[in-house]
Amino acid sequence: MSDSEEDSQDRQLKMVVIGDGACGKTSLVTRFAQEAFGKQYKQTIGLDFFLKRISLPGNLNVTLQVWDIGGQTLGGKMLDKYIYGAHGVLLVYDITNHQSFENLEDWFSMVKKANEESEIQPVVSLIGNKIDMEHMRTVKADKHQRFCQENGLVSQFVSAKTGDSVYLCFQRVAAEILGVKLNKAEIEQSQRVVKADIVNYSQDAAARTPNPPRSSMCVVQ
Ligand SMILES: Nc1nc2c(ncn2[C@@H]2O[C@H](COP(=O)(O)OP(=O)(O)OP(=O)(O)O)[C@@H](O)[C@H]2O)c(=O)[nH]1
Repeated sequence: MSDSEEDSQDRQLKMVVIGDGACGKTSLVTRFAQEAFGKQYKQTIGLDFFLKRISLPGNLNVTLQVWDIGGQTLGGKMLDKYIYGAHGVLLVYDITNHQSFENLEDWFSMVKKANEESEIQPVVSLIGNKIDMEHMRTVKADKHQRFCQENGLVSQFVSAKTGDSVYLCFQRVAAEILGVKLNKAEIEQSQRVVKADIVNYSQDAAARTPNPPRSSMCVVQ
């Protein structure tokens, strides 16, 4: 195969998403791959796979093979096998759950152990999820930044619920792996505008409210 034929093919990258149970890994991956979000928590048993094609500057098409690993696999026998050979690792925690941040040490140790004998080391990104719940934040941003600096991680904050920075977070890791630079315009384009659903309360609910407002009610979910 000639060089040009090889260049025109899609690149495939293995991305592994790990972190404590309920920190939002499945939600993050589902938001990225299917543009959807569910409020109901359903524990991932073992792992799930998703494929998603993205574009990088220079007409580079990349297929991401995303491995969504269940939080309960920490301490299990299979985790290092799942992580092995990953080009990128998304280390996720919930900014409203301090324990999920503390446990990052254990998750990160597993990443290092799984790749001990590998020649290529994955790009690892620290993802603080649930930024739509900023008012309930228990992990200060400077702690997050310090962990990134100490361990050479790519720092990112997202909300799987609103979609804020979700596409960008996968795109940045892929760009870093392939040595592609994203410019400011590309970064801004990928930082999706936060959308909120408007819920109309029934007339009954409005009637029960003392001094109901004159305009119709709405709730940001
Ligand atoms: N407010 C808010 N809730 C979120 C967000 N991401 C996930 N959730 C909720 O957090 C709960 C857990 O989300 P999951 O995506 O199932 O968590 P997980 O990390 O995949 O959990 P395991 O399968 O146990 O590893 C669900 O109720 C989600 O709706 C977010 O960005 N904001």
